[in-house]
Amino acid sequence: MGQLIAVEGLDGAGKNTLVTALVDRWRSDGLRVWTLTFPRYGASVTADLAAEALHGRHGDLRDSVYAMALMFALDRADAAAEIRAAVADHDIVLLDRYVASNAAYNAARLGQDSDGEVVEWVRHLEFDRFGLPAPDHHVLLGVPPRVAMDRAAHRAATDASRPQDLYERDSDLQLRVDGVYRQLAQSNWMSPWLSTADGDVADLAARLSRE
Ligand SMILES: Nc1ncnc2c1ncn2[C@@H]1O[C@H](COP(=O)(O)OP(=O)(O)OP(=O)(O)O)[C@@H](O)[C@H]1O
Ligand SMILES: Cc1cn([C@H]2C[C@H](O)[C@@H](COP(=O)(O)O)O2)c(=O)[nH]c1=O
Repeated sequence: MGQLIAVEGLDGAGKNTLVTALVDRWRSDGLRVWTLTFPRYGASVTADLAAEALHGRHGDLRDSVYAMALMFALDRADAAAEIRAAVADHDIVLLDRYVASNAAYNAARLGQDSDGEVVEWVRHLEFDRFGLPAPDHHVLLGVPPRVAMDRAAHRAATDASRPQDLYERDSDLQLRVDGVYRQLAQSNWMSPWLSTADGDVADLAARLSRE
C-alpha cells in the first residue's frame, strides 16, 4: 500500500507546480508515483458543470453552496475506486486538491469556520458515504493570499486557456479560504498536515518520507 498525499492551498498558490516537481523527484528516485488533479475537468460532467458555473454560467447552481459542494464531491466519488486501486499499486499517490478544498471553499463562502456545518457535511458525504480514502498526509501550500492572487492574475494574463474564475477574482473569499485552511490544519480535521511556503521540494520530499 502506498501513501496517499493531498496537496491543498489557494488558487494560484502553486499546487500544480509543486506536485509536478514532487512527481519528477520521486520518479527519478525510482518510486512508483500516481497523480490526479481535482476537479477532473474534461473527465467528469459535474466537474465541468462546476467550472462553467465558476466562469459565469448556471448562476442558480453557483448561488447554492451545497449544490456546488455536491458537484465537486460527485466528481471525486466517481474517482474513488481509481484512487483506491492506485494506492494499492503505487508507492505514492499525490492528489492536487481533495476533500479539504470542498470544506475550505464552501465554509468560506458561507462565512463559517472550520467547525461550521458545511465542513462536517462535506466530511460525512465524501469519506463516510462516498467512501473516499482518507489521506495519510496533507501538504498545505501556505503562501500569503496576496501572493497567490497575484500569481493567479499573472497566469490569466499570460495564458489564455486559464482565465480567472469568479472565486479567483474574489479577494475577500480568498482571504476567508486561507483562514479556514489554517483552522483545518490546526484542528487536525483529517490527518497530519505539513505546511510549506513555496515548497523547497527536496526538504518537503524528505519530510514526507520521514513521516
Ligand atoms: N514558487 C513560485 N514562484 C513563482 N511563481 C510560481 C511559483 N509556483 C507557481 N508559480 C506560478 O504561479 C502560477 C500558479 O501556479 P500553479 O498553477 O501551480 O498554482 P495552483 O495552486 O495549482 O493554482 P489553481 O488552484 O488555481 O489551479 C503559475 O503561473 C506558476 O507558474
Ligand atoms: C476540488 C474543489 C475545488 N473547489 C474550488 C477551488 C477552486 O477555486 C475551484 C476550481 O479549482 P481549480 O484548482 O482552480 O481548478 O473550485 C471547491 O470548491 N471544491 C472542491 O472540491
